[in-house]
Amino acid sequence: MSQKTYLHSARGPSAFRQPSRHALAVENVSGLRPCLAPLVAQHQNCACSCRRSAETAGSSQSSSWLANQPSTSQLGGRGVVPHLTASRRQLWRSSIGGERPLAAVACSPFAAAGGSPAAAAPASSAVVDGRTCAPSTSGTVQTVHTAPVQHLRPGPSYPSHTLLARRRHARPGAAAAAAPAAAPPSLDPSEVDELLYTPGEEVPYYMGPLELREVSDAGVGVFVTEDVPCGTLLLACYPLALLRGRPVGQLSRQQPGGAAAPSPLELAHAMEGARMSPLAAAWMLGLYDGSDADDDDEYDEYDSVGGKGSSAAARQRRAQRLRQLRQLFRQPFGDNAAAPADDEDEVEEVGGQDAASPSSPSPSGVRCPLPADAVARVVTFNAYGESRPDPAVAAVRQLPGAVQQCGCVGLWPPFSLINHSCAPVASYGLVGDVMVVRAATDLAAGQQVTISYFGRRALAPLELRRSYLAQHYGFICTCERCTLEAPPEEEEEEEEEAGPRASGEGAGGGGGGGLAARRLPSELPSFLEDLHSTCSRAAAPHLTDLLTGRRWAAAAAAAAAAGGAAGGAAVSKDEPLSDLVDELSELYGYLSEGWQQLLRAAAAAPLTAAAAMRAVTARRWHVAELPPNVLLPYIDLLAEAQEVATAVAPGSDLAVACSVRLLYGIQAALGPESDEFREAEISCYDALSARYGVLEYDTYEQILEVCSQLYGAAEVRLPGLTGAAAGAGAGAAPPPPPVGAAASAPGGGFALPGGPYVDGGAGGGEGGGMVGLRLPAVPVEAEVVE
Ligand SMILES: C[S@@+](CC[C@H](N)C(=O)[O-])C[C@H]1O[C@@H](n2cnc3c(N)ncnc32)[C@H](O)[C@@H]1O
Repeated sequence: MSQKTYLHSARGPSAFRQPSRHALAVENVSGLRPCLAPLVAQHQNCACSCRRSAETAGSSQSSSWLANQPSTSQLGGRGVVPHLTASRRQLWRSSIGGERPLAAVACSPFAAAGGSPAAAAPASSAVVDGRTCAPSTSGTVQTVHTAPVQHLRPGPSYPSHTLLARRRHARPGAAAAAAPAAAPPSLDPSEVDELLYTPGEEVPYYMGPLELREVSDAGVGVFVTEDVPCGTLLLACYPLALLRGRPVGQLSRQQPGGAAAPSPLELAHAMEGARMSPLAAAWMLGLYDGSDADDDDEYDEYDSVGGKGSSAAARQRRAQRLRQLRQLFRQPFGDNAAAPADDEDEVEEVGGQDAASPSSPSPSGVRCPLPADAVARVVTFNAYGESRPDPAVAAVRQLPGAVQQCGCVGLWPPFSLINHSCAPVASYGLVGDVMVVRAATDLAAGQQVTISYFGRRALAPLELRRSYLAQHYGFICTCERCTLEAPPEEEEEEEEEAGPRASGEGAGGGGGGGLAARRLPSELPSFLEDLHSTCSRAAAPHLTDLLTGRRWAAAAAAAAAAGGAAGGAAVSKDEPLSDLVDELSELYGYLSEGWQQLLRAAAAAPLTAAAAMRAVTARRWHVAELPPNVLLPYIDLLAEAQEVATAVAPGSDLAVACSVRLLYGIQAALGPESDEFREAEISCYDALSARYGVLEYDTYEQILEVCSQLYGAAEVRLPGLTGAAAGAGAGAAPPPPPVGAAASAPGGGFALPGGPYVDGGAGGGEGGGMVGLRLPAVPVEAEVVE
């Protein structure tokens, strides 16, 4: 549920601003989804040119983005493309053509689908030798995360429990791939939710009403088969492979930066030649690896049917893959699904032999059926990583402190089939080792389940998102938000090209009613641009971030460089920024009144206005300390931010942070008995449900408490000053007071922090401050702020 809590009536409920589209904030994207990207990013020169546009118009799916994927030789340093290709071709050829069933992966669904399990796959020793082309963490190949991993790579010299997820004692008959298709879930999702938030409880595997379908231009995707309310658990599955980093405190000096998560590269390394269950091995063969079923070049040795994209062979391959994945998807990926079975008789080697060390006694399970470069590609496109467990989950599950600092990277196969949308409808996160996906908004039967691959950067502007997705995932997103944000001429182009996608069939389009179900306001693009540049870090943690931005600073700097009046005073309404300027000026009007009060109290020190301002902006204020004229615009902006976050990133940290901060702000401004507070409570509960499920009240309260601390909900920093205002204040100011001349406002209004008040250049340290605000350059009368 999203509601508006506009306390600032001057602007009314239509709070979306309309700034220019041009000044896109381009930021460092390293904070994007901390997953696989590094692998590709490190190994390819993929300034993306992969628009499925004019050059590919007419073909149902372009393979142009393939050119941007890492070549296996780039990844491995040894030209092993033929190995990879041969391996996968063999798989597809076998399963598609039916002439060579994949009996090598014992009891795998592929074998079941393909026919006689008697015939072994061709010897694959060259393929299975994962070490031949393993990427290295030194030299030209660099890892992004530098934390040492707790678990070392498996292999003959390491005990088998070192990696592969959670090596469980296999129960009789637990060879996962031998299991028949899973029965419909017998557990109620709320029961699983209860276990999720009970300390020490094992979380069972859970699959909600989901099915796989082919998605235009996006391979396969996951869809709901029935209506599902917001917060409903959709999936809880265990990892196929998981690496955990050491707690931050245990990082060695050689680990600068203190990253606590191992890198995808380390995960890929660790998986080379590792032993796994047949089900896990089958997943390794089925997960997306960057190859394009429509690219007949990939298969030309085998296919006699020519033509690209819509060729019969390509269609057949896609249909076959969908069938195979559906079989895998129906099998529980629970806590023993990845581990090799203990009973050696139950499994066979891939290729009928242990290729990496043919003479060694064969431990249980099968070897990872892919060569190193192919493992790296699967990891690249499908793994998920995080630098530490979600603090709210850690608190309710009472995870030990050390564990709370550990990052991880892993592969959760059923989860990996979920496509991206920049306005996703599902949230996800780890509870221990378990990947939990839930509806972040009400879903209609037949709607595609989408998640954001961006994590905290959900509000990144279009260009940034595009280049990230193209570089790291090899596609151009055509979700409703991207379409909405695209410049008008591009929109027309896309409509002509897209055809069916425009009706919501594309991967990010939500499918089956997504567009109909949720309407995004048309002002969203421009508002997002603005919001991103002003509060991109995380849910507008500071008022400074909300009210100031690079545009102002840049405009002021440009004006100053052009010889205009000093600093921000030069920003005139003739600038293309005028809309934004209007908005901010209006807000400034409210703020400045509050400032005057603060300044008057500060002057009791006595301080100059500029020094007082600096002192005021340097500290964090408890929301309850702020006068209404400062607090109300802050709340108003948070309400806007929350609305946008709920629209484009439901269930995200961002949406939770906005809601929690808003709740505290409204409580401080209007009290817990007000209608606005009650509304904010409901909205906050909704935001937390989208992320954590439909919670028991106690659990909700616990999570709320953690989130409020995490996001500093009860505190705020006020905007500083730059340019002319500061200069004007400093220029005429009397000498600063002695160091440590902290002032307590008489009457206990508030206290200023101590410190060396040096006049000149007040505020503005963090990405610019408000410009154009003219402060009195002389001390003012002291006055107590009530
Ligand atoms: C983790 S996989 C998702 C499952 C994948 N669709 C499959 O068929 O296995 C990520 C890959 O799916 C495709 N994909 C995901 N979201 C997409 C989207 N919105 N549009 C186009 N392709 C998408 C891209 O090829 C991406 O690299």
